[in-house]
Amino acid sequence: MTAQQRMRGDVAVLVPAAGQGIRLGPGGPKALRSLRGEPLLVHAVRRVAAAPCVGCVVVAAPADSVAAVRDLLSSVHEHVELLVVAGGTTRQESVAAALGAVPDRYDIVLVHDAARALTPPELVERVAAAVRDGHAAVIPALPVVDTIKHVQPNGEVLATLDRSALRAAQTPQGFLRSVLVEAHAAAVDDHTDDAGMAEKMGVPVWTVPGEELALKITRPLDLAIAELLLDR
Ligand SMILES: Nc1ccn([C@@H]2O[C@H](COP(=O)(O)OP(=O)(O)OP(=O)(O)O)[C@@H](O)[C@H]2O)c(=O)n1
Ligand SMILES: C[C@](O)(CO)[C@H](O)COP(=O)(O)O
Repeated sequence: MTAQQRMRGDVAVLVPAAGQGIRLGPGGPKALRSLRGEPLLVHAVRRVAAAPCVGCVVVAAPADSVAAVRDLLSSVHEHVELLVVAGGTTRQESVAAALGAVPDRYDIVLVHDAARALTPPELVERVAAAVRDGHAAVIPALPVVDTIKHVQPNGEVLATLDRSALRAAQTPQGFLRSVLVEAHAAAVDDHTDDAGMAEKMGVPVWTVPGEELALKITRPLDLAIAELLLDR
């Protein structure tokens, strides 16, 4: 057995998918919205499950759609264990619900947005590999392309930030399971990402290169862009 084969299936991926998608506009929960005929969640889980390191996917679905989501994903996850739980009213609650369902044998847990439906399996592998290499918390990150201003509530610019040191954080974010459990136990719901919670506990967070295809489908134009990117 090769080293790569030994690594197969040692990672659990949480996929929070219970958001309303308010910024995308009317049309139901975002993860269930269609991208060229299939829900965003199906696109996302198919790509996650294609990463050889993944053994288990836990989806946090809208509370009234748990059974429907299980059906929807029944043909998408042939090689992985799939669990579906009810999500909460915030992303953090949804992640915590999914984390609580991860089988005991997984020591590495990744947290991924259903909204990043085009994320390539290679990024899942890259993040998991960095955790295996000894980093307790890992995020994929991209350099920012715009000049970033710190702006006051009244609209006046306070400062221009040094862009060379700034990165946009993506998912999947990877953790030693014990770190993610502790971070969620300690966290107040302040809209940070999972790595932000680990950071607040003093855990060093490591970056790996992100992927433009891992864009978060947030607004209507993002959905149109994703449609164009689907064949890439
Ligand atoms: N209560 C929530 C809120 C968000 N999410 C998930 O967290 C991911 C990232 O959230 P975002 O893209 O902000 O989605 P929404 O919260 O749905 O978007 P909006 O803020 O526009 O309503 C999404 O996959 C979303 O389904 C979740 O599982 N449970
Ligand atoms: C986790 C995340 O995708 C990292 O960029 C992001 O924080 C989630 O977005 P939200 O708008 O805060 O739900």
